[in-house]
Amino acid sequence: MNTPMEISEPNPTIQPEISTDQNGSVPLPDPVPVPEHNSCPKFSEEKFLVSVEVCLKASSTARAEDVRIAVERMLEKRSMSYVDGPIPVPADDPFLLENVQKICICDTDEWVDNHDILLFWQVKPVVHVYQLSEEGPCEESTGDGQLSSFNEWILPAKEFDGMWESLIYESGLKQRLLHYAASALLFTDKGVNPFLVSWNRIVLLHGPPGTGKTSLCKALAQKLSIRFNSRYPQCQLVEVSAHSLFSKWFSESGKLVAKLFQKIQEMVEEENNLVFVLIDEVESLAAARKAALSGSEPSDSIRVVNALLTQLDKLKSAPNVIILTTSNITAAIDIAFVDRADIKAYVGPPTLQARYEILKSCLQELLRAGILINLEGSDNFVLPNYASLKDKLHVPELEESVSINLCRQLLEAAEACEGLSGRSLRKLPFLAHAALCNPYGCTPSKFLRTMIDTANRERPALPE
Ligand SMILES: Nc1ncnc2c1ncn2[C@@H]1O[C@H](COP(=O)(O)OP(=O)(O)OP(=O)(O)O)[C@@H](O)[C@H]1O
Repeated sequence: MNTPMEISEPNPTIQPEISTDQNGSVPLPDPVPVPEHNSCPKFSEEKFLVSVEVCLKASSTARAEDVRIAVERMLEKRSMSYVDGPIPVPADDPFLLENVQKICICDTDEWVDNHDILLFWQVKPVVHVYQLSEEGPCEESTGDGQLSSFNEWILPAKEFDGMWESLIYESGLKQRLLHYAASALLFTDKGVNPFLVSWNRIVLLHGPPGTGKTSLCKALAQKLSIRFNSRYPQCQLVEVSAHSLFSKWFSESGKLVAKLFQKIQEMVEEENNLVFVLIDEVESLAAARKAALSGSEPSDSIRVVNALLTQLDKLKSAPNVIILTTSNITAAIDIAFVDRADIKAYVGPPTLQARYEILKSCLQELLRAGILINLEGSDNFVLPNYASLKDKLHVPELEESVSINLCRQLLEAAEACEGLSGRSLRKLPFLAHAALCNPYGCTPSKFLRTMIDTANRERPALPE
C-alpha cells in the first residue's frame, strides 16, 4: 500500500508526511502548475505562468481556439498588472464582446507576497476557454420512492461557477490540492509507469462539519475540468451519497452499487471523458461495517461495503477518474477506505484571517446588492484585505477614513466569530439583517455592530 500524502497544515490527528525544506516550509512544485493548451505544462524559467480563465456566453458558438488566440492577443497589447479577479472584456473588440461573458485572472497570489503585484512582462498568461453547462444535476432515482443514489453534473457547471473563489482557506490549501490533482492527471496522461513512480487519484478531505469539504471537492472538479479541457473535452461529476447506498432494504443496496459503478465504468471507457466521483461521508461505510460485525445490521451491509471498495479499486486503474471523498471524522480515521486515499487534507474551521475575508466578501456582496448603503458614494468600494490591514490600522486617528473604521469593525466581528464554521459564518449576515430594527438602507457600520451582537448572542447555538 502506498503511503498517503497529507497536504494540509499539521493537525493533531494525522502528521504530515510530505518533506519540508530547511526553513520548515512545504516546498511547492516548480512554477509549472497550469497545463498548457495541450494540457502539457511547459517550463518557463523567466516568467510566471498565470491562468486566465475565459467564460464563453451561453449563446456563443465561437471556437474555443479562436477565442483563446483573441484573448492572448488582447493581453499582449496591454501593459497591465496581474492580480486575481475579473478584467473587463475590451469594448473595442466586437468578436470578444459577442462571445465572452467574463475574463478572470486566477491564482496569482501563489507567486507573490501580499504586497507585490505581477507586471505584464513577468507573466506568461495561460488562457483557458470554457462554456458553462446549464443542464443542472441529473438525478438517478431508485425507482421505488427512496433517496436517489447519485447525482450527475456535466462540468463545468453553472451551479459551481464562483464556488472556488468563494471558499477561503489559509496556507494555500486550495492551490496544493489543485497542484496534486493536476500532477496526478499529467502523470497518467504521460503514461508514467506506476510500478516505478507511484501515485494515486483518490483525495480525502476530512474535518469538522460545515468547513466546506463537499463544496471544495465540487469546486476542485470544476477547476480541473476547465484547466484540462483541451485534453478532456468532456467532464462529469458523479455525487454519491454513501448514506443512500445503505438503504433500509440492504438487498437493494448491492444492486444500487452495481448499477452505479456500471454507469461510471461506461463514462470512464470514453477516453476523452474526465470523471470525478464524489463520495460524501465515507465514515458511514465504516459505521455500516461495524454495525454488521456487531450483529445489529444485516450482514448484507458488509457485502455492500466490500462491493463498493472492490469497485473503487477497479476504478482506480482507469486513467481518467479522480475519486473525491469527505469525512466529518477528524480523529483516528482507520477505515479500509481511507487507507486507499493518497491525498489527505484536513479542512479545519476558519482562522481569524479566513473569517475576516469571508465576512468581508459577505459585506461586499450586500453592498453590491444594495442591501447596505455605502456612504462614501463610490460604486467600487473595496475593503482592504487582511494582509494589508496592519499598515492601514496604524494611521493617525486624524487621518482615519470611513473605510478604516469599517476594517476595525470587520476585524472585531471576525474575532467575535471564533469557533464558528464557514457555513455558520456565511449565514451570520442574514441573521444580523433579520435582527436590524430598520432593515432598509442600513449603513455598513451599523450592520457590522448588529453582526457582532448577533455573533456574540448566537455563537454557542448557531445552527450548522
Ligand atoms: N472556508 C470557507 N470559506 C468560505 N465559505 C465556507 C467555508 N467553509 C464553509 N463555507 C460555506 O459553508 C457551506 C457549506 O459547506 P459544505 O457543505 O461544503 O461543508 P462540509 O464540510 O462538507 O459540511 P458537512 O461535513 O456538514 O457536509 C459552503 O457552501 C460555503 O458557503
